[in-house]
Amino acid sequence: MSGRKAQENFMRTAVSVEEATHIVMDRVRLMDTEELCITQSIGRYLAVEIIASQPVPHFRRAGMDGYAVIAADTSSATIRNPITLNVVDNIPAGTTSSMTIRPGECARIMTGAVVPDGADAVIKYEMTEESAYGTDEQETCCVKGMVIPGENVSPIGIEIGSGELVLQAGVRIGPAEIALLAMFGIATVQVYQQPRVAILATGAELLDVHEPLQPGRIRNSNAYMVTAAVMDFGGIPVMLGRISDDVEKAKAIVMDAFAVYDVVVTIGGVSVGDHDIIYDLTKDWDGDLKFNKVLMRPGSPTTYGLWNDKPLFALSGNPAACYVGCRLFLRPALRGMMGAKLVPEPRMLATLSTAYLKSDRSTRFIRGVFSSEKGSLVATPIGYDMSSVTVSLRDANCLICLPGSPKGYEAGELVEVIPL
Ligand SMILES: Nc1nc2c(c(=O)[nH]1)N[C@H]1C(S)=C(S)[C@@H](COP(=O)(O)OP(=O)(O)OC[C@H]3O[C@@H](n4cnc5c(N)ncnc54)[C@H](O)[C@@H]3O)O[C@H]1N2
Ligand code: MOO
Ligand SMILES: [Mg+2]
Repeated sequence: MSGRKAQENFMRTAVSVEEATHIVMDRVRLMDTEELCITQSIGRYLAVEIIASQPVPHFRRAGMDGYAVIAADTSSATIRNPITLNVVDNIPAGTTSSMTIRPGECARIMTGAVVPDGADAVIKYEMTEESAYGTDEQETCCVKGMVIPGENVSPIGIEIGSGELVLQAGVRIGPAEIALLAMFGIATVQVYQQPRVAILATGAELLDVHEPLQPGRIRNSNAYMVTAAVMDFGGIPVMLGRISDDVEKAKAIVMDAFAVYDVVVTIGGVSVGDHDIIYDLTKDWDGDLKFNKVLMRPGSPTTYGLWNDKPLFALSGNPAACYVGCRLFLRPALRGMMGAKLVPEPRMLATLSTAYLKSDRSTRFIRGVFSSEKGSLVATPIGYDMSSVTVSLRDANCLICLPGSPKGYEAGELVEVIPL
């Protein structure tokens, strides 16, 4: 059985990581949209563009606590030769003044308040001295320095004009975006739905998290890893347990999952072992198998296909391979389905700190740590890099991408990194 599979494995047509990514992204179908209250929209992607329905600010806004003045009145003011202005109004934020400031006059004004007509600048308290504030006498303000026209006044629309684009469709709603939605009075917003992702693990060795260890058996840690990854990427994970070793039964479970969920992820069973049933399942499947081998390590048997336009990501069972498959393919696919504009994201360039001299035809994604040193990024391989290892994933903050090379990579070479 595995001999036959091994033969077939040899003949599997490997695609490059770039081709595989292209194939996956080409088949991304947008989810339907839904209208959400903005507080529920955080982390989603906007389905519509947002146009400014008002200028910001929509009034001439004071930028300091002080006095609204006519700048020309202050032109000769110095500490030694202060000038005195009559205070004719007191304007807290949220109110408007009915006064028009005339030469020789000013109005007390607070940060964020509407600058009154006639005034063209605000002088901050620290440059003034007040007299008779809160008494019946004529209040005056002694100005000890000059301001220029426009000083400490935000003109109408300086931030954004009415009719201008505020947010593009496809942006992820985070703190800044939600602030803008609120600013424009948008209480509910049209976003893409989250894909619901079925997660199925294969392997008779798997125990669930609450089960005690048994000889030769391990806990199903990958299903939890994929769950976390799906949540992290914005989807809704649904752990469906384990697929049995019987291909027909497995097919039925996978098809049932497709009937309900938007994406199906299987874990393990894509290599050539006797019980690697996902390979068998996808090989004569009436779904559309797109690739079952990628020129990458870890994760070379990563498999992808479509069932009625819904994607199947059959990830390798080795934990690091499973992780890399999630990051490279599942993440952009889910984000694309949710309407993200920029997928896949650009990678960063970093200097490799230590040599990695293994030759390889495949692109290696090695676990690394990258940081900024003297203004440039430096990436250091963690070193404990087998596909079967989970622990070093904990220590990595990036995947260092090393495209296939006959001699490997020297310290000091520029390499791409994918932040995790
Ligand atoms: N003769 C060959 N053997 C293997 C080849 C090959 O080309 N020829 N490829 C190797 C590579 S590379 C990889 S990667 C793995 C892929 O294995 P599978 O995707 O078939 O995964 P399994 O056989 O099911 O499991 C592999 C490994 O991972 C553990 N595992 C599986 N599922 C889970 C889970 N949910 N949680 C935690 N750990 C899991 C499993 O116990 C195995 O140790 O094949 C190589 N073999
Ligand atoms: O393709 Mo596998 O994940 O290297 O060990
Ligand atoms: Mg296997």
